[in-house]
Amino acid sequence: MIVNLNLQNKTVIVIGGGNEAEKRINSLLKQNCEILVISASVNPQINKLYKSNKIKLKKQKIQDIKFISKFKPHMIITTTNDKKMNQKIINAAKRKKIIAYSSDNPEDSGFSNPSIIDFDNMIQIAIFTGGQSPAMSKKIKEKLEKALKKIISKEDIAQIRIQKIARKFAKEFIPSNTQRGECLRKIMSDNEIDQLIKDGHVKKAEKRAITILRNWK
Ligand SMILES: C[C@@]1(CC(=O)O)c2cc3[nH]c(cc4nc(cc5[nH]c(cc(n2)[C@H]1CCC(=O)O)[C@@](C)(CC(=O)O)[C@@H]5CCC(=O)O)C(CC(=O)O)=C4CCC(=O)O)c(CCC(=O)O)c3CC(=O)O
Ligand SMILES: NC(=O)C1=CN([C@@H]2O[C@H](COP(=O)(O)OP(=O)(O)OC[C@H]3O[C@@H](n4cnc5c(N)ncnc54)[C@H](O)[C@@H]3O)[C@@H](O)[C@H]2O)C=CC1
Repeated sequence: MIVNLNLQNKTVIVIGGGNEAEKRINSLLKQNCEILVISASVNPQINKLYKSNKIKLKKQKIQDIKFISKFKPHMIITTTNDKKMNQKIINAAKRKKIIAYSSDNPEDSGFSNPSIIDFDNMIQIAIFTGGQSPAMSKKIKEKLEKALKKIISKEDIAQIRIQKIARKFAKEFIPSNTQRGECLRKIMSDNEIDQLIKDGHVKKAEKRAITILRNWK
């Protein structure tokens, strides 16, 4: 099942400080969560994130699983190059009902990482091959990204922003959810809004959307 994790205000521990840890940290940075990296050593990019206060860091070699009861994380991601240690960590996390991910054991992990196409932090498209070929996920992402750039326009992105504002208002002003849906669809297909967006008048487009909402009965 493909879902989007909400890690807001949660503590996530990443064990290891190599390339794989860096990839996982970069995905976590998009969430508003506390990231604690515990690793014997870290690469320069991770060190930079530590220096700029984006992550917390403990430079230590993990020998046992005491860190779990100490820090009580909501999620553990282990990326060391020590297969036995990774396994020990995810076994312990699972016993404590903590979501766990090991970079070298997808089958035993609580989630899986797709290849992601991102448009302006507004639209995310995920590609999976069910663990069969990560390299092909990456290749398909590159092909799709090229094709989608021709399909998903700047206007679509602007319309998402307008819809976000309109939905908030709609929830306040229109009690029925079928009516809310109808009103939001009307805003989406409104020619005037479309033209205002095309001409770069996003604020005016927002105002027009709110007028449609206010006059809805
Ligand atoms: C199961 C999964 C983990 C999970 O569940 O999350 C997994 C597992 C493993 N990957 C391995 C190797 C490689 N991984 C990549 C790249 C990516 N791997 C990603 C995801 C996933 N990789 C999940 C399945 C996704 C799916 O279903 O398709 C991507 C898509 C997303 C991301 O990593 O964030 C990201 C591309 C990001 C982008 O778009 O740029 C490359 C290519 C490259 O780096 O260029 C290689 C080398 C070539 C090859 O092996 O294909 C190894 C063997 C390690 C070893 O040999 O020791 C394992 C472990 C194993 O298979 O046991
Ligand atoms: N899921 C995926 O897409 C991929 C998974 N992998 C797997 O991920 C693992 C890590 O890969 P890389 O980051 O490239 O390796 P790496 O060797 O660059 O990094 C390993 C890190 O773990 C740290 N470490 C090792 N033992 C430790 C311990 N006991 N306590 C604390 N820190 C410890 C090291 O200091 C180092 O920073 C490998 O097992 C590899 O098979 C690799 C590539 C892709």
